[in-house]
Amino acid sequence: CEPSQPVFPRHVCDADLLGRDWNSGMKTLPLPLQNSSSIYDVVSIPGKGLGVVATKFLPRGTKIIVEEALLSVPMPEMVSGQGFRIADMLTNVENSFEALSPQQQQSFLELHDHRFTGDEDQSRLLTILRSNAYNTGDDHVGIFPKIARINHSCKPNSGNFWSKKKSHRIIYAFRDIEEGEEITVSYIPLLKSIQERHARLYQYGFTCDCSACQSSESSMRRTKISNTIEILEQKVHLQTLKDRTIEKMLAKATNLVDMIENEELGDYLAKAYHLTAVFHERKGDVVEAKKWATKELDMYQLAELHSMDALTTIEYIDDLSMTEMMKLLPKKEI
Ligand SMILES: C[S@@+](CC[C@H](N)C(=O)[O-])C[C@H]1O[C@@H](n2cnc3c(N)ncnc32)[C@H](O)[C@@H]1O
Repeated sequence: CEPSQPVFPRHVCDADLLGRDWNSGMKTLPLPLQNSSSIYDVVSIPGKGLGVVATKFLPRGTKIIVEEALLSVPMPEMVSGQGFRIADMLTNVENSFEALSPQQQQSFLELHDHRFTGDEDQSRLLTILRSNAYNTGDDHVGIFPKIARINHSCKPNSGNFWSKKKSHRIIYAFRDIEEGEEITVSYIPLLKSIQERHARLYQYGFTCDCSACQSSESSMRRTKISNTIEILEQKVHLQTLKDRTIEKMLAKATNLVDMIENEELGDYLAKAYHLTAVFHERKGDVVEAKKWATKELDMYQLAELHSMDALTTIEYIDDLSMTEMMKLLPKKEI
């Protein structure tokens, strides 16, 4: 499945008068306390409005923000060719907003409010929701005021995970993040060419100029990654595969891991590790299969120790251990 993404288009943020100019390091207006923490600060980022920056070294796996939705409403109906029927949401949003405390209402209203030309008559509550909402599971969308300050990158350093179990969203470091580095997540599926990604991001009102967007090699590699995943996923479900095909698929899966690691696409690593594990298993190499499944588990557990994906992988590793044990038993005892 694709990584978590914001649900509605987002655009230029007008709140960047708050905070400090990160380039000069000069303090301007202090931000409200809720916008910062001991490990990150919300600051002005040239060309991006506000953004979230690490105030200290954050090791891989750090939970940077864990946040419950301030407000959550049912997802509007999607009409083919027209998009979401946002207007249908108005009553729900107004009712939910009314139920918030004055302080909560203020933190909602402070968020970026993007309006497309022609949106002038739209309710402010709706345009803020559209500019900042992430899904909150079960066909609902919500506002996470802290997470809403995080900008997009096509090579994000952080993952964005909705915990169904705990009903909160978690932003966690895919890799070590240096002090002063901007925390980024992805708003869109990333296994696309630069052109396709920019077409998707157009609705958010900016053109991404991250390092991946400046590299045609990266663009080609992503298309190749996407095609490879498709081939492997087709084959992995086939009950009978010739030994030669399994060898070929295993080589493809190993290459897939290399490509995804080189592209630093944390969101897709667990899938690549899983495919590699399964083709090792189908080759009969349970020890290697376990090694790759353990890497898969590690990726899932960065977000949440006992997520559904993590638990499924633990079961898979248990099954592999059982097979390994059976193989070690003397034949007559089986
Ligand atoms: C929800 S806001 C993210 C935080 C926002 N910068 C703020 O000031 O609140 C999304 C908006 O941030 C800006 N943004 C996000 N990622 C960006 C990027 N990589 N480059 C330029 N602008 C970006 C765009 O204006 C986008 O519509």
